[in-house]
Amino acid sequence: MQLVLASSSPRRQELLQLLDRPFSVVKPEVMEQQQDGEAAERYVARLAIDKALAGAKLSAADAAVIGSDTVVVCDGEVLEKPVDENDFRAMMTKLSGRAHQAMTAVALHYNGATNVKVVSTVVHFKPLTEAEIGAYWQTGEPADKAGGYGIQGRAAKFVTHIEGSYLAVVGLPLYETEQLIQTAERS
Ligand SMILES: Cc1cn([C@H]2C[C@H](O)[C@@H](COP(=O)(O)OP(=O)(O)OP(=O)(O)O)O2)c(=O)[nH]c1=O
Repeated sequence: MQLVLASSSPRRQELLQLLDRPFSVVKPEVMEQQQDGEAAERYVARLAIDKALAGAKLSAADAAVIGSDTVVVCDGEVLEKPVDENDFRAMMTKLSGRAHQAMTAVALHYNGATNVKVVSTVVHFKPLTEAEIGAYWQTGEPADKAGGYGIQGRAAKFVTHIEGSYLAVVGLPLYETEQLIQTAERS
């Protein structure tokens, strides 16, 4: 089975390598826009499927194509990548001193069928000061990350604990990804 990762994320590429399966990468452009009334879990699943399908258009017909999407959800509100520093500061102020969910969906399109899994992890942040928030923005890390933080980077010192899958927060839950691939192989 020829495996393709439809993603521009270097983190997803690094993580997928840990499955020890050869794969190639395509980088489709997919519009990310939550619909009115669309629940976070449905939204993130839809984007992962859209990315897998868009990737399939750029791949061989018999390829198995993986798409994935990560969002942070706080009080039902979806936080994507911050558009600027003010947006980032507003996000960090929301996340400070409390728990939120990091949701990652991974979709696999193979042989005309698309399967998707959504993995939701509860992430607990310590209370953040204005100074900590400002210094974190300056590192450049937040800009390309859902919710404005990278648990694998300097935001690690803000996270008291998580309940769920660390790799799902980072962007690609490998247990679920491997399960999807094995299911496709058996189909
Ligand atoms: C919460 C969190 C997100 N992220 C990243 C994972 C994703 O790359 C990014 C969320 O944006 P996504 O839109 O899910 O992905 P992307 O645009 O980076 O890549 P592509 O759509 O091409 O696959 O945030 C972290 O790296 N660490 C974290 O702790």
